[in-house]
Amino acid sequence: MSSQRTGPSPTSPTSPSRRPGHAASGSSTAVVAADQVTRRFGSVVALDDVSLTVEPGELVGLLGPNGAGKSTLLSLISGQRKPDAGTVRLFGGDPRDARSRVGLGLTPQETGLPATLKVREVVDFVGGHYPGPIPTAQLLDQFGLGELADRQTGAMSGGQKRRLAVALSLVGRPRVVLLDEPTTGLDVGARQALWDAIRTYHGEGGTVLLTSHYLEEVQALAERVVVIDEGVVRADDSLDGILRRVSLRRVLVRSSADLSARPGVVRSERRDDRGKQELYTPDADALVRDLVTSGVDFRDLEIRGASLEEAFEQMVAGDSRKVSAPADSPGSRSADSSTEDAR
Ligand SMILES: Nc1ncnc2c1ncn2[C@@H]1O[C@H](COP(=O)(O)OP(=O)(O)OP(=O)(O)O)[C@@H](O)[C@H]1O
Repeated sequence: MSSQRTGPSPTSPTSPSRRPGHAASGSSTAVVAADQVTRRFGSVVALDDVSLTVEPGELVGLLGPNGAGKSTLLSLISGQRKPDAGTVRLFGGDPRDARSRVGLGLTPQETGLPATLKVREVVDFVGGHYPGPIPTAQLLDQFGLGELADRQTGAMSGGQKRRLAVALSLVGRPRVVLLDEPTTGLDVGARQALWDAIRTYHGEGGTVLLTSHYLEEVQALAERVVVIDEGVVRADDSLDGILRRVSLRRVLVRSSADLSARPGVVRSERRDDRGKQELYTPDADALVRDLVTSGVDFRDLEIRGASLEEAFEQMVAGDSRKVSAPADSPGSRSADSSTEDAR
C-alpha cells in the first residue's frame, strides 16, 4: 500500500479530543454533530432521538444489524435527507447546504458507475470537481486498480467496483469520509487492502465514519464504536470499552434445575427438553464454583468463549442492558412495513 498522501490538507486538525460515550455536541470544532435526531419513513421510525458527535481525526465505527438506521444516519449527515426532529451539523453548517459538504467524501452502500466509462475516466471525472484532487494514477495504484485503468467499469467485478467506489470518496482529499459498508463483497485480500487505505487516510488526519454489520471490521479499524439498533444508540464507547462489554463466556451444562437465575448468569437458553442449558456469563470460573458449592445437580459441563459476533447479537437483540448495561437504552419499537420515502 502506498504511503503517498491521500488525506486531508496538512492544515487539517489531527488531534481529536474524543469523548466516547458523549453524544450531543458541545464542541464548535465537531466535524459531525447530530443532536436528538429523529427520522421516520411513514410509520417506520428509522432513527429515534439519536445524538452523535464526531471530532476531527476520529475513526468511528457505526455498528448495527440490518435496518438499524445506519444508512439513514449517514444520509442525514451527508445532506441527502433531513431529520424530522433534531439538528444535524456538518463542519458546523447545514449539510443540505452544498458549502457545508466541501470536504466531505462519501461511499454509499450501492454505487452506480457509468458502465461504458473507463476506470481512469471515472476517476478523472469525479476528481475534476475538486480543486486539488489526488492524481488518478496514484489513487488507482493505492487501491490496487492500476492495471484496470483502461477497463470499462461495466466489466469490473463487484469487489473491484467496491474498491473504486471507496477510492472515489477520497479523490478530492476530503476532511471526512462516510463509508457505508465499504468492504461488502470483497475477498480477504481486497478487504485488507481497503482497510490499509482507510488507515492511511486516517493516519494523515482524516476523519472517518464507517458503517458495518461486522464486529471484526469495526474492531480492525475503529477507535470508537457506536452501536445502533432499531434506530437507537445502544452504546457509544472506545473500542476497548465495547469489547469489554461483549466478553462473555458460554457455559453448557445439563441439570434438572433451572440455572438461569444463578449468580453471574446474564442470559440463558434451554437447548433441549432434557435439561441442557446454555448460560452466558462474564465469569465462567465463578459460575462453576457456584454450581459446585451450591450442591445443585449438574453434568456434561462445557465452557466455551462466546464469539464477539454472538455477544454483539445479544447486545442488539432487544435486551442490551443485560449484556452491556449501557446507561440509558430506550425501549425498542417495531420497524418495518413502510416503503415510503418521506424525504
Ligand atoms: N426510503 C425508505 N422508505 C421506507 N423505509 C425506509 C427507507 N429507508 C430506510 N427505511 C427503513 O428505515 C429503517 C432503517 O434503515 P437503514 O437503511 O437506515 O438501516 P441500516 O442500518 O443501514 O440497514 P442495513 O445494514 O441493512 O443497510 C429500516 O426499517 C428501513 O426499512
